[in-house]
Amino acid sequence: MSKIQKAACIGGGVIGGAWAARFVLAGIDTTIFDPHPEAERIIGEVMANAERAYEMLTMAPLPPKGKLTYAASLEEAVAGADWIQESVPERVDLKRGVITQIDAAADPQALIGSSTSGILPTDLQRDMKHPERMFVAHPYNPVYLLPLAELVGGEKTSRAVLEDAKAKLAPIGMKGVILNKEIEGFVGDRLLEALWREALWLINDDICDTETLDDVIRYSFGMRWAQMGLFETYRIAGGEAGMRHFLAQFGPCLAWPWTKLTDVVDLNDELVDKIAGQSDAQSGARGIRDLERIRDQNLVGIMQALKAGDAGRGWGAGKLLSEFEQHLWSAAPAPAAADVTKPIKLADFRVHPSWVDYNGHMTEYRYSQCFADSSDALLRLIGVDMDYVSAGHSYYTVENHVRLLDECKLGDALYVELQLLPSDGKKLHSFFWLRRAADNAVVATCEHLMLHVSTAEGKTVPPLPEILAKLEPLIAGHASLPVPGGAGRHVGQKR
Ligand SMILES: NC(=O)C1=CN([C@@H]2O[C@H](COP(=O)(O)OP(=O)(O)OC[C@H]3O[C@@H](n4cnc5c(N)ncnc54)[C@H](O)[C@@H]3O)[C@@H](O)[C@H]2O)C=CC1
Ligand SMILES: C[N+](C)(C)CC(=O)CC(=O)[O-]
Repeated sequence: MSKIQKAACIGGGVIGGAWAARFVLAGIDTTIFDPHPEAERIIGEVMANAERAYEMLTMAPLPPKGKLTYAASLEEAVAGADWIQESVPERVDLKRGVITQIDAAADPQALIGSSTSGILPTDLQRDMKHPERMFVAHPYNPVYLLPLAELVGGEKTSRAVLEDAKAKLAPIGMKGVILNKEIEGFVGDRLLEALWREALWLINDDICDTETLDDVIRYSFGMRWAQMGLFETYRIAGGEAGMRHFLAQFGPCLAWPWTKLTDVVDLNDELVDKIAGQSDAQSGARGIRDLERIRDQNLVGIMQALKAGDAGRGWGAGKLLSEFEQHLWSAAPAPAAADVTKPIKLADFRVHPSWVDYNGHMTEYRYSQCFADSSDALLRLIGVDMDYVSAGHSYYTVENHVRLLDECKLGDALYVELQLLPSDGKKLHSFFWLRRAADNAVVATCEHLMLHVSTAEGKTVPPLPEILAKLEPLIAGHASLPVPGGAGRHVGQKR
């Protein structure tokens, strides 16, 4: 798989800082150049929010973080980098100058992506010596969570470079989409600008305030767009007759005066004051980093919900997250051979804000999630991976008994240990302890039973020999350990 070896970010504001976070969290050493006097503080805060978001996003093993270095010059930043991402302010003269400077200083093979929201790549690559390796990689805020980058080539960009860029984005969890032709604003911002222009008219004309407008989006079509976009959504809106009926019914409205798209509202002082005032009333009680954290937690929730979409196969950004996680698991070092003379440590967790409920402690189903993730870790340990599952075999959980013994507070580090109980492998009987890392106290236990199945035949069958070869020594080793207190217990109630 084509991979970025070393990245450079030129410009470390809202977008450049978040690109840096995306690279670093994917294990890529990254050098950043931004002359802003507070660049390190700002990027540090973005990085902290990004790390917090990733801890909520996935249990898959992220690689060790890449090293983040602050360079004193653009030339120092791009030295040795094979992906350079320009994210300086949206001015064609400034961007062209910076990209030309990058071109002169960088390895001629290095890819150069611009974060521009709408400037044509042909205009940006005009003065370059090696323009074939320059393209637009237009991301969406926050870059460390939203996976899309629109890849747009200019007149001198090589198609192979766009394909290479797309391939290099996949292992960092991003989806590159290559546009057929360059156009101002690309696809995303053409759509967003149309909406934005309408929104400004609606505020200007006192049809509603900013909060009402946001409510209209987030309680309705905003949720649709996260999962099906525009065309698939409208196909469904056409009912059984589908898209043709939808076009016939709503096509004529396009010519009615529903929108003001051809006019641009005058952003005079009065309108700016009105919008800023309404926005302050709507959201001013919270700081930007706080709002970012709320946004990130919601985005993580949406992506995780989409991961379960389409009957567990994953849908849209959730399917991409699933594929990213599979990549992380396959790239992770193989687990060390287990010491069978003691319980096996399987997985680490941390109690995130989204895991805490109205009682101020870790909510019930997160205990079960820790155990479910640990039983997946057990399966990986004995060689039950996605290839094994795709080939028609798996383990299904048929019974478990969870005991919650202590509270877990926000931020607590937790880990799970496993003891295998006597079983033949067709049955896989295990006992888990969830412990708090700070004092090793047991905060919960789970006794768990899985059955090995042939998914094609829909019945239990013995595991394949290569699985048994790994499982049997573990079961035999653990047979000499004391039976865990609580094993075999039913739900207890004093009478
Ligand atoms: N903010 C957003 O929502 C999005 C922005 N973009 C694009 O990303 C680019 C950057 O935008 P933001 O990050 O929002 O702007 P920003 O204003 O937050 O950051 C720009 C940064 O560039 C730095 N800078 C200025 N001149 C520089 C130079 N010569 N060399 C290195 N650094 C320099 C500034 O100090 C500043 O930190 C723009 O092209 C914008 O269109 C793309 C997607 C979304
Ligand atoms: C406002 N904007 C044009 C900079 C927005 C983008 O380019 C993409 C986004 O994140 O909405």
